[in-house]
Amino acid sequence: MSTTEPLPAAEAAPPLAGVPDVPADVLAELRSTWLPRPEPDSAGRAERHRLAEAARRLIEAVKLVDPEGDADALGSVADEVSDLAARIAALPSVEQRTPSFEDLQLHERSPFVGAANPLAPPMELEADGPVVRAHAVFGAAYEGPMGRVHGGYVAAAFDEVMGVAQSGAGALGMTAYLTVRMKRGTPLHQRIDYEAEVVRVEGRKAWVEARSYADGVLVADGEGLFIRARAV
Ligand SMILES: CCCCCCCCCCCCCC(=O)SCCNC(=O)CCNC(=O)[C@H](O)C(C)(C)COP(=O)(O)OP(=O)(O)OC[C@H]1O[C@@H](n2cnc3c(N)ncnc32)[C@H](O)[C@@H]1OP(=O)(O)O
Repeated sequence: MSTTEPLPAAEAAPPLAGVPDVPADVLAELRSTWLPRPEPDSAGRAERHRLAEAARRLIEAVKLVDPEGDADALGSVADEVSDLAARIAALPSVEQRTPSFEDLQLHERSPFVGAANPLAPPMELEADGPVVRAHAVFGAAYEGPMGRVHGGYVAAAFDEVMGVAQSGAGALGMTAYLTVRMKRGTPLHQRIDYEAEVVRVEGRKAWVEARSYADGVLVADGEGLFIRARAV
């Protein structure tokens, strides 16, 4: 894992024309489903997070295990993991009860930042006024071209970071489109830094721009349109 420090905070810039100056408490409320990541609210949730972390290590190990190694050893662990999956599936499921407020939060369930989601690297988020920053390390399971993150995951990570940054419009909406220019490969196994910010707002529409960096070098940039629901 790289020890690259986060990108230095940009110098305070004047608000962009056409972008509202959203009060800090409103920004914090809009972003609260993603950040800050709270301490687990129960012993069970803490254990679920530990299970998700173990599952991430399992996914990485399975992706990397050598098929030219000992076939019997592989078969034996395949049986064990299969039994384990059945044991976990036999435990009570969140889908069998009304979800709690905490269950629904994206810092819990998102495929990028969710502590309980083994598919989440997990990405870490922070906010600096209207600018949202994030970082993540993508393991072997995200590989597309050798040593690089699959382009679909490159774009999906932008959607996550832009989805949080759209809060700079003073409201939340859904991604209508997303354009990502992949300028260089996004490397696996090293910290990737992101920054995103709303650049234009018109009615229900908010345009967000974002960039990603590996070791301080720009690897991708893009923009997305987020559209909030019509008032009912
Ligand atoms: C209740 C609140 C819920 C909020 C939840 C947020 C949770 C946060 C989670 C964050 C998740 C993170 C991110 C995720 O993962 S979001 C998950 C991935 N995204 C989706 O699933 C979105 C699917 N699409 C839709 O739901 C609708 O199409 C949306 C809501 C996007 C618009 O449907 P709506 O019926 O509202 O639109 P409208 O027809 O009245 O058009 C309005 C205006 O927009 C223009 N236009 C429309 N589409 C496009 C387009 N593709 N490109 C360019 N322009 C487009 C259109 O021309 C018109 O312009 P104008 O004529 O006015 O100039």
